[in-house]
Amino acid sequence: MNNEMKDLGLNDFFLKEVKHFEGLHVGRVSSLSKGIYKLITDQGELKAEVSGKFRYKATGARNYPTVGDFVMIKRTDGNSIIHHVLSRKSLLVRKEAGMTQETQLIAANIDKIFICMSLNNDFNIRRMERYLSIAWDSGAIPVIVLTKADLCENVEAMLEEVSRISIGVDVIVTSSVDNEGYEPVKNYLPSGQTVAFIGSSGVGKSTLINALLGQELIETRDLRNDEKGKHTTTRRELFLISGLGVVIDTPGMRELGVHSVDLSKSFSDIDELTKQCKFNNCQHKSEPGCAVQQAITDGELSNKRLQSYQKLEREARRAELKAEGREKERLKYMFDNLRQIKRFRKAVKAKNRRR
Ligand SMILES: Nc1nc2c(ncn2[C@@H]2O[C@H](COP(=O)(O)OP(=O)(O)OP(=O)(O)O)[C@@H](O)[C@H]2O)c(=O)[nH]1
Ligand SMILES: [Zn+2]
Repeated sequence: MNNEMKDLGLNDFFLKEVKHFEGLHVGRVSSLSKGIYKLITDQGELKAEVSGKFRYKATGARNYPTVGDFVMIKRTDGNSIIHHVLSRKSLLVRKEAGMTQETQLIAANIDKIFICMSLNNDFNIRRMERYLSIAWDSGAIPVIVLTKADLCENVEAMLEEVSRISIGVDVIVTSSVDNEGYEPVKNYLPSGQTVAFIGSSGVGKSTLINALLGQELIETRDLRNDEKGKHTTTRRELFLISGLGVVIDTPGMRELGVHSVDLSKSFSDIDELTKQCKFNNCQHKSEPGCAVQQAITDGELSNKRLQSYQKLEREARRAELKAEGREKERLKYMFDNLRQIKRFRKAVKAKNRRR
């Protein structure tokens, strides 16, 4: 295995599995379009598609390769053939826009997720909470990147606001005008590591990546800063930055679905408070001995944050129920106490007897 593959993130975690595929080569997916995967391999770039058997065995979107995946391929004269996707270390997904609960794979095998948000008109603390939940849920470590500091007059106050919802998460402030914050960003990108950039369209992800690459590889948006421009990133692409690690650029996510997110990490404060509530099924409404409501009264927790948490919880719950379709869970959800379930069962039995 040559050094480039190591820089690309092919470490012992993956190599252990690679050994089982004698006669096949390993590659990392750098982009995909209409079933054709672009791979980086120790023999350079090549195109590939999945085998018929692969397609036959696949049961859903999660089985297919995505950007960042390491795959085992067989070389042929035309497109190489992908036979296997190596086990993933992490996986960033998003819910498809619209009604379906089908997940869309964004990127795999990421070590860190840079959540980018601009300090001017894109700034939204509730959205940051969503991004954090999704990032923690992927298995990668989130880092917050606040861009366009030059367009913001109260950076301090906004940092303060961010720090309240991002316990244990590093925050970097950047500006393309004076290259502020670019060096710290580089420090998060040692060779062999993979970073994915997420955040709304126009916040400056491509600008930041181009600065890291030291060249204009990605087209940046028009000179407007009003987030209404039409030209937005549509690709998802993986780049190996020489001397540094791997970067994955993702499209601006307009609607970030919440799919069984791990709320305990991004809302660890509420989670802690919940443990102190008198009742362990406390809904934090008007129950006696509710530590969450007490914290709101004491001004330690904002009501908005609790609402945001409860909204995410409901959404995550709904997605879970829908995905798994567990009848028992559903009953529990519909009737939140046992007595009601019993009454319901009795009624069902009686009804059946009448038949
Ligand atoms: N003033 C200022 N403008 C910036 C900064 N960073 C980026 N911009 C500008 O913001 C616009 C959008 O930047 P992009 O890098 O294309 O944004 P993006 O996040 O990649 O957007 P998508 O490709 O749509 O996802 C461009 O006009 C940039 O020049 C910054 O720190 N300060
Ligand atoms: Zn409570």
